Amino acid sequence: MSDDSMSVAVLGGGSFGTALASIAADNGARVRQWLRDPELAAQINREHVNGRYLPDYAINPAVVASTDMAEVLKDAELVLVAIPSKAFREVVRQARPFLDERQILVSTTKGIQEEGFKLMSQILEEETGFRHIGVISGPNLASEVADKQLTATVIASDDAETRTRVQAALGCDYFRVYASNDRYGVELGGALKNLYAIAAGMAAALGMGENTRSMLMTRALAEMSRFAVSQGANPMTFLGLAGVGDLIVTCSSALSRNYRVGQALGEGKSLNEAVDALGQVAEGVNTVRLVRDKAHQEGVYMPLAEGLYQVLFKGVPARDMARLLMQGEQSSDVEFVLPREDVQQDRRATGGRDD
Ligand SMILES: NC(=O)C1=CN([C@@H]2O[C@H](COP(=O)(O)OP(=O)(O)OC[C@H]3O[C@@H](n4cnc5c(N)ncnc54)[C@H](O)[C@@H]3O)[C@@H](O)[C@H]2O)C=CC1
Ligand SMILES: O=C(CO)COP(=O)(O)O
Repeated sequence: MSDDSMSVAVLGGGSFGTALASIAADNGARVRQWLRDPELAAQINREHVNGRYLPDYAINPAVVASTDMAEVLKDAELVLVAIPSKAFREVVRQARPFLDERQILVSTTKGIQEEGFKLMSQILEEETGFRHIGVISGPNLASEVADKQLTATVIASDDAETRTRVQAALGCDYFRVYASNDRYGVELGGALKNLYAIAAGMAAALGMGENTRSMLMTRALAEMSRFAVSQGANPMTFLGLAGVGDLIVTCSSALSRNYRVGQALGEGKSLNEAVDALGQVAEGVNTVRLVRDKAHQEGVYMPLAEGLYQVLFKGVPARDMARLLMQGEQSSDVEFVLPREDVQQDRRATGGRDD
């Protein structure tokens, strides 16, 4: 599976960027990693460890870190952009003078830009106009990837060359890379599941059980799919690793930063306290607001996103919100089988209350 001839650049010195850089190096690629902090770059080069974001894991010594964008991007065939959504466009603009259209550009970031509700690969496209553009997403907790736990991800692109080159660059005996041509669906899945990871962390902190977590995850999938359909995406993609796969892992693990923010909120901390205690980016916090506003504007029924918004930004206690959600509409289980409107109509026809 290895592709020794490939030259890979990773933009971002965080946990996932570092884990991916190490995989590519394990696979025999020439790997350069760009980050802002010269001391962290020096530590990666000297000790082969990222003490700030992945202190407990060894990085392949072949990864060369640098703060010099031109040097990192020189001759790179594949560029992985692992920068939080808030800074994503700014970093791509910084990189732009050193990029050329033969390169493959792949986002690993699971977030949404507020202006225009843009996903990160759309930003890559807008800023460069290149055609080899893709997205990596899936159940990929960075520390487990760095620990070489058996893991799978998805490379999504409508460009076959992007898919096959990324499979060759990153696929190895502990990391499998499945292909999708639904870039938008895969990327949307990665961004949306962060909301429900926050909710799952909250539920755990409130002492709720496994039935509750299972209900939450399944209804989250229904809500994500409803939103996807409203945006013209293919909900079938959510049956894969980047949908249900990522939902399972982030709603089940305190290794997820979004889950940890939820836990802190469930313990009664304010949003600021929860985010400060984390000390890293939890993309879901911003995504809750953006998705809730979009759902409002477009009339999409998203009770979980609305409930999260009320807890995060309106000070409603998490326990009160859980109680309210349990009093909401008892709707269709799988809306692709029995449409929600049919359930509402049945209720009216049989004299029941219309929620
Ligand atoms: N950590 C994880 O388990 C996974 C993360 N992701 C996604 O990957 C994206 C990037 O992730 P991580 O490596 O986890 O990030 P991180 O939160 O561990 O670190 C972010 C990195 O971006 C850098 N950064 C922030 N603003 C910057 C700016 N203006 N200019 C230059 N660098 C800047 C930080 O210095 C840091 O090196 C996240 O948005 C997340 O959605 C995806 C899968 C797994
Ligand atoms: O997306 C992730 C795992 O697939 C990482 O989740 P967090 O950003 O919540 O840590």
